[in-house]
Amino acid sequence: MTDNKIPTNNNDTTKKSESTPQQTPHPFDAHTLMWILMFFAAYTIFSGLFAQKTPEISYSDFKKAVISNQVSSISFKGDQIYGIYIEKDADKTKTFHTVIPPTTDTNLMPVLETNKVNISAKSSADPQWLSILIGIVPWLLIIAFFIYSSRMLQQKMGGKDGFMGFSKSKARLFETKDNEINYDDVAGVEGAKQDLQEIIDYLKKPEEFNKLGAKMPRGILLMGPPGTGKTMLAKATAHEAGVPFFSISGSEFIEMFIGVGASRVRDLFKEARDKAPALIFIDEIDSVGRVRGTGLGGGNDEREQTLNQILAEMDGFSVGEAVVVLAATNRPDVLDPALLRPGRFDRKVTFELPQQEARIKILKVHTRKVPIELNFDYKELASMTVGFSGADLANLVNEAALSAARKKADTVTRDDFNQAHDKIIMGSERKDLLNPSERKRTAVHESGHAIAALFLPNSDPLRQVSIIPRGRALGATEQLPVEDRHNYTQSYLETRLSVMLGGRVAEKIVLDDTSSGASNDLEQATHLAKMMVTQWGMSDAIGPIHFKVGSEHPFLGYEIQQEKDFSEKTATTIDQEIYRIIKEAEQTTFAILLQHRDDLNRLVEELLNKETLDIHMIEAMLKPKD
Ligand SMILES: Nc1ncnc2c1ncn2[C@@H]1O[C@H](COP(=O)(O)OP(=O)(O)OP(=O)(O)O)[C@@H](O)[C@H]1O
Ligand SMILES: [Zn+2]
Repeated sequence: MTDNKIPTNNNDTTKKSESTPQQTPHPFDAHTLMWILMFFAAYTIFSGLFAQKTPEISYSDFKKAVISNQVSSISFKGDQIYGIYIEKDADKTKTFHTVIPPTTDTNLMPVLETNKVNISAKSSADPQWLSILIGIVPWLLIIAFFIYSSRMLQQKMGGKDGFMGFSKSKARLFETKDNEINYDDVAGVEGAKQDLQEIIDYLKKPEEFNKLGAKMPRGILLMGPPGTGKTMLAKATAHEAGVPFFSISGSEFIEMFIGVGASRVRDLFKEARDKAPALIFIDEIDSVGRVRGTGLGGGNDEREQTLNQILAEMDGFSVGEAVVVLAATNRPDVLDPALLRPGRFDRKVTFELPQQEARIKILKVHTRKVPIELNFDYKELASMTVGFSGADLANLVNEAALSAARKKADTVTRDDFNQAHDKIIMGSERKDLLNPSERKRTAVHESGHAIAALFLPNSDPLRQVSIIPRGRALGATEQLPVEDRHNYTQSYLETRLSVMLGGRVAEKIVLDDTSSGASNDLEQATHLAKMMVTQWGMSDAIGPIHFKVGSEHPFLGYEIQQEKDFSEKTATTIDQEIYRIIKEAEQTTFAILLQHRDDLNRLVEELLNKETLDIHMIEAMLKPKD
């Protein structure tokens, strides 16, 4: 396959336009200035060193020298005297300098004249000029450093503004002609598109809405997990409406100087008003829009000022100004309620992880420019990618294309997608890492998971088993979750627990010993059992009660600390129930593995031979016995 067929980046339309900041080359930029100042500094230091080469003597020594007729000539310079000795022996220093004491020495001139010293004088302006320069240079250096570093920062962030662009808004501006993303490029977000259609109509013809006195929403909050197309859809909305798109991330407002954020907000809104109708997009609004003045994140004046400025700007829109602000976040729960008040971000559009149909559509969008093999089964690929976001799917297509390119193939095949999938889910293969006994143990462990998954009722279908270490895992047993479950039955969860424990139980049965390799399984199993007991009412001893035990964040998956709302006694019962549920699941696992002990052994042998077995190979292998 030739290189140009492989997209180096599947979202190249976004990337391309974003990486063309309009930079005007500056003939005398910060870089040059920096060098000039460095040169000056060096010069000053060196000339200072040279000046000190003339040895200094005390005023009395100087006078003694004059009286004893050793001085041939002197030169006054301000309060300094530079002099030359009469040459007597060669190795003595010929020059000297001294400082005249502040009190007037009326005796000096007569003494000089009697001893026939040649007198001259220089205006003191010169050294003063020099000392001013010496005083100024460090400051110039400091200022230059700040200009230089801010300039570098801007270049790094793709900013477009010139030399002193501190308070410029920093937003990237996409004029209509630079914005190539349209609604067809964003797949599987039909609901969100419908919600935004009204905004498109308005931005296209604001006069018609104003004429009727219709109040349009000013701010719309796009909420949802990362990589679900919020940024993309915002940009496509500007494209569809044919208006300029100003894009900035909340964190870009804020820098080291107080007040910069607020002034950036002001500039941004001003720029947008000047170009109205226009669309402003603020990504990661939560980085400036967190609840003000509370513990989380600590008090931060700069952030609060920035947020206040955003609020003020949104309140300040007049009826005729057709500027709409879209803001994106994956933490709607931490936003300051003031942001959500009427007239501000009072509309919300929710993005979800794509479901089966949506995943097929997204995959099709991203494979538009990729030569895919004939009769490719998108549906099967979509089934393999439950839980993938749009960005993950884009990445998957790219990895598959890269895999095909490495093989110098002409088309991207099912096999490439399988490899890309495994690489993304579990990290790259690390073939060399296991020693023979570890390999054996891993084979036993994974076979345990696999046998449990194969023979327990209600379990998710097995996809493949592998003992090739990837990322941090030594091996992997993959099941295909039945399409996008939102609801789990108790029996399904119990089976899932048993499968999780399968690895450890198999190690115990076959090797008569367990290992630390099962810690991740145990962690997951414990967590699941805890949810069953405290959240889903699946323990009779506890009953149908829901407890607060630190709820999992819906998008970020970490626990947020919450106060317990149950007694110590209940806590003990919860612990006992978690233990019981896991113990019972373990027994089920023991039973099923012992019952299929021959299959277990055969799977271990086969895994050691072939390293990776997909479900077809496993079924073929186990059939005769079944
Ligand atoms: N619905 C989609 N259709 C097509 N491509 C998508 C979709 N969602 C995401 N992508 C792909 O993922 C990339 C990232 O999406 P985008 O930046 O819009 O996500 P986001 O929701 O803004 O994420 P974040 O919260 O991380 O900023 C896009 O450039 C695109 O390639
Ligand atoms: Zn395991």
